[in-house]
Amino acid sequence: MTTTPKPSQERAIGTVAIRWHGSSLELLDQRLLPGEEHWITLEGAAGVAQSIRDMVVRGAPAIGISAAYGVALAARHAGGGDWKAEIKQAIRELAASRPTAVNLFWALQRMERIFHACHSLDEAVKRLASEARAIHEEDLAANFAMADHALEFIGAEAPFSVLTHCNTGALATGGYGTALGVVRRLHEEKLLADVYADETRPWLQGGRLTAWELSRDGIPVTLNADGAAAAIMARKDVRLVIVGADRITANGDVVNKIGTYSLAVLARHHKVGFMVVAPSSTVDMATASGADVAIEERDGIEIREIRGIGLAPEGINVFNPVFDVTPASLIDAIVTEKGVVHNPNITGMQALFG
Ligand SMILES: CSC[C@@H](O)[C@@H](O)C(=O)COP(=O)(O)O
Repeated sequence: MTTTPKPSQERAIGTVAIRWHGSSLELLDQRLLPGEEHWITLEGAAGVAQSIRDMVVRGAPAIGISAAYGVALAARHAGGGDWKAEIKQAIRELAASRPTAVNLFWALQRMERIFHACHSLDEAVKRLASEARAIHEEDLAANFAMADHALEFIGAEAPFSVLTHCNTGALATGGYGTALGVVRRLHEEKLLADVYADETRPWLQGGRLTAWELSRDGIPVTLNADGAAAAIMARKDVRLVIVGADRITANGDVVNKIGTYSLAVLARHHKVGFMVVAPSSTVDMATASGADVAIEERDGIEIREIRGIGLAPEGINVFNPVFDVTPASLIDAIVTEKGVVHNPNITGMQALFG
């Protein structure tokens, strides 16, 4: 049995990177794109945790979905002895894979609740697989709903251009995308002139993934170096910056790919709108502000080298945080499947998320 969620409406969902087969999980190796489309087959939670850590799969919602399937695999392949201990260990391992995107912990908590309610391994195998599929399907549905809300909020009558950062498309989600879902929807409605895609150093999610995903689906895209964003805004080429999120805290601060904060500062200076699009699984009302979020720092080699080719003096000291915090005050709208928080602050966030 292969599960790829079916769109509830007749919308193309883009190139998805996660395929569930009941006893195995396939992940499209995003490290090799756009050069090579290689799928990795996994039969255990350890492999899924490793794939999240190594960025085979990335993007907050896709990480959460993959981790959920990882727990389902742990049950499916449990030895039968102390199956509870095996599943608990799998959850611990998955939780340690990456620290920042809250979707990972949200998905694992959902899986853990189901696990605690199971009385036998048979029951756990069935119910954990079905919960993981539900998480996957709900994410796709949320992406459609967010695109609809965003379009209504934008209220455009003529085509305009947007600028985006990182990759927030089908590859990063259960399909369609968050910020790129809005882009897809604008394109479907013939309201999209062009998408400027920041290349997004150092992993180049914009250059390798967003440019690939959009051009493959016939959506206009222009790739730019991250440093060109100010010049693009100064030329008045874009009306809106649209980005995703890895965690949105109770006061409306947004933790997202490094460089997002700079874009928000630039957008405010140039009077360009700044919109964040993320499912409610990215909202973390238990964390007061962005200052309380653990920001992942990755190895300096990601800055010093590209695919083994040196770009900087060997061993040079590097600061490589992979996310930053955009203060709520720089954000015009946070769009979720539950609705839009306009000029986010703690009151607006509480009104929608409790
Ligand atoms: C819909 S994806 C939203 C975010 O997860 C995305 O913008 C991002 O920062 C991804 O970071 P990554 O390090 O590639 O996992």
